[in-house]
Amino acid sequence: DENNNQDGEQIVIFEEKITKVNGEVAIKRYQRGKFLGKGGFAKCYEATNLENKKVLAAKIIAKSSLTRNRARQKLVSEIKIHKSLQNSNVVQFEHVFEDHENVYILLELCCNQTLNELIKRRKRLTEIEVQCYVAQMINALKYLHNNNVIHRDLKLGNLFLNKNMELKLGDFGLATKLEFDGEKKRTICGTPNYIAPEVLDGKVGHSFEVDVWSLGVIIYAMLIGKPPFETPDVKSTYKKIKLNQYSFPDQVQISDNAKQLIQKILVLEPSKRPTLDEIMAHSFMNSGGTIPKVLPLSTLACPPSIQYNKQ
Ligand SMILES: CC[C@@H]1C(=O)N(C)c2cnc(-c3ccc[nH]3)nc2N1C1CCCC1
Repeated sequence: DENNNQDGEQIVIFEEKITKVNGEVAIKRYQRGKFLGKGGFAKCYEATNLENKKVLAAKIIAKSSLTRNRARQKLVSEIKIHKSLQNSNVVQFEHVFEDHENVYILLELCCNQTLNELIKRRKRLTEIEVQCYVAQMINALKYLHNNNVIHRDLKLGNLFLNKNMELKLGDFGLATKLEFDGEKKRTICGTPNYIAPEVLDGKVGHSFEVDVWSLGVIIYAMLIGKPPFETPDVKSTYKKIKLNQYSFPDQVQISDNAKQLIQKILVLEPSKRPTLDEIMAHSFMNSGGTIPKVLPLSTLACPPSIQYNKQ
């Protein structure tokens, strides 16, 4: 019947009531699709805009779950920052609205999920694929940092892949915007495996360099198959980070260029880490020879737009 689809599943519509300046009420309707998973306080679904048939990813947060002020502030900050961003390697923020029960955040659908699932399936990536993903991450981070935004929670699970396997940086729940040059942040946040030592230190402030540190952790994780400081418990992970204790397992062969780049990035002193431009210019990012006329299949994992940039 009209409330169930052909598989007998109940059809759920959520709608946005818009009161126009002339007092007229317009209604935008979205049909809820398959469940995508949970993300923090949110239940996530595919959502089809019934007007233009565009399929989006919807983060639906029950207002009842936002009792603590910290959670509310985090959501307001996430929306404020993400809404202001527009870049080919940043998840596109489509729309946000609320009704009595929920807050609805509509985002770009990334149907190849995240680098986390990709690494779980593949064990580890080839150096050419890693070069391609790193180039896209650097594009996103340069855009963010030029807009005085620090992401602060860079990790495999926040690096989404769209249908063309293009990388899209998402989840701005821990992001922050610096209000003046030289401003330092002090609040502790981030995901244990990827968190920079100066954030753990808590005494000194932190800034853009925390994203560069996390990028180093991500490069290691993509090439080796797991993050460098991973241990069974968070406390010993923090200890290893503060002591800068990590190694390259003999079982996994990676090039000297790759090792050198990781060692250059994972340094305790933030000011001693390379800039994003220096990482882009590093021999690892330009090794594997110049792109031959006939592209080997593996580079096809890298969308054409990136390949030509490299030339
Ligand atoms: C909507 C939340 C989050 C997200 O932020 N985006 C952009 C996203 C896009 N496509 C997808 C997606 C499309 C097909 C599978 N997942 N998922 C996204 N997620 C996932 C949902 C569950 C946990 C994080």
